[in-house]
Amino acid sequence: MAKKGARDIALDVLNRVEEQKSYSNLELRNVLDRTELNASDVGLVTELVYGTIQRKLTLDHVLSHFVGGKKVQTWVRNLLRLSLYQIRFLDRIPERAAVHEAVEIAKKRGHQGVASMVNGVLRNVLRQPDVWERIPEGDTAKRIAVAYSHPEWLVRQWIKEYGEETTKAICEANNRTPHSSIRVNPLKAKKNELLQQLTEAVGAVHESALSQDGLLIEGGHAAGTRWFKEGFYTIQDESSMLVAPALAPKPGMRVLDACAAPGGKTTHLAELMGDQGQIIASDVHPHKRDLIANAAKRLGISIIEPIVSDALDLPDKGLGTFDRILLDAPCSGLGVIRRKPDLKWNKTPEDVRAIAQLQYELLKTLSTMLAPGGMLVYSTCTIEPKENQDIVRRFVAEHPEFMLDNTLRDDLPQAVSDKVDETGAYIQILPHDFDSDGFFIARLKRR
Ligand SMILES: C[S@@+](CC[C@H](N)C(=O)[O-])C[C@H]1O[C@@H](n2cnc3c(N)ncnc32)[C@H](O)[C@@H]1O
Repeated sequence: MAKKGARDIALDVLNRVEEQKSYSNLELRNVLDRTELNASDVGLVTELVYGTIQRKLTLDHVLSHFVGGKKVQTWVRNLLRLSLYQIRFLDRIPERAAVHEAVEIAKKRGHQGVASMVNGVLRNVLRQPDVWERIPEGDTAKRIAVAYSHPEWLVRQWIKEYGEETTKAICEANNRTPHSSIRVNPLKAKKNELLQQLTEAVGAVHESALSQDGLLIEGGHAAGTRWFKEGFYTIQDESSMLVAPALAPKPGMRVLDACAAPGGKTTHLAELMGDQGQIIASDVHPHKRDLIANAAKRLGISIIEPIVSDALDLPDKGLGTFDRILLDAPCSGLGVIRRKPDLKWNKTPEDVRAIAQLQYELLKTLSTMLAPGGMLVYSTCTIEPKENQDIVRRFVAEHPEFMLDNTLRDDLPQAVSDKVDETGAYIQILPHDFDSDGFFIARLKRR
């Protein structure tokens, strides 16, 4: 059997994601692990899958002008989306090549009628380039939703929370490719030296404006270098690097990280503590325990004790009290849409409500384990106030022994300090603020 090309493989992934309701990153990894594509084709498959999912609503809007009302099989619709994505959003692929490949795939998978239909639709789109500018009828939310390919309910919600212009900026940022960033491990490496070494090995490397521990890498495979294998750095988004410093951990302290896997922030905490003290790193999923242990081992960290527990059960485990607690809570993830575009299509308002309830319970439960005078950081990678500010506000209102710590700014880099809210205790980073993940960080203190 002839080997499958990049577009054929991308189409398989898109079909599986839709039919099995599975995650594109898992399906992609599954498929790419089993193929023998070269690096550039791996890049193309990845881009085609993420890009097509990202722009789905815009692509479907254009398709509706040509196949509206007709029943189209899932694989044919995905083939049309995939091809339109190349035509509109990938400069490096000639339009004729995209159409030709699509027709060949259609012939292979279907009958001649399907191939003619695919050919006809794509050529019609090419003949009418203004179709991309035809904005749908309807209100602002609907128009933004189609133009920037986001679900209407989410756009409507963001307009209410952030206004129209900010909503457009969020959606636009969500459609950009994320930077690749790393956090230098000070236990093993010096930032300037590593910057130099990586520049020679993988290409352009810059200092992060957001985190003093961060570097941005353009091109290259950050997890493939010998410095990664030797534990000189961790791959982490820049805004996520703000969380551990916000907890202000000091060497010798007892720290609890209650939702710790895969260990990105736990290991950062240990690095900031100079690997002195104790960190209990807990997660509910047994299979994730090794991820934390392996990360600590690779980075040369000894103070992390990974355990498996539902965070709601931690007070019954006889662990005593802690100087610092991190609750990096499970969340809707709506701040990391650019990395996981499926999220925006899969999440519902009901999901946000349900996870907010769990988040509040987690905060309430873990707060009982904080020593007097201790600090607790609550963080999420979402931009939904229901999961962020509302949780923290309600918590301090119902727990007078806790206060918002209005000195959070002291432990954040200058570049982000004007994003700290007027309470001085929390910061909401939106995806377009620094072209990073959307993140929320709040700091509470026990009186
Ligand atoms: C946002 S992720 C944590 C990321 C981690 N802090 C890092 O920086 O690598 C949330 C984690 O919470 C865990 N989790 C979900 N529900 C939990 C619960 N009830 N108790 C403990 N952990 C939970 C998930 O398994 C997931 O690993």
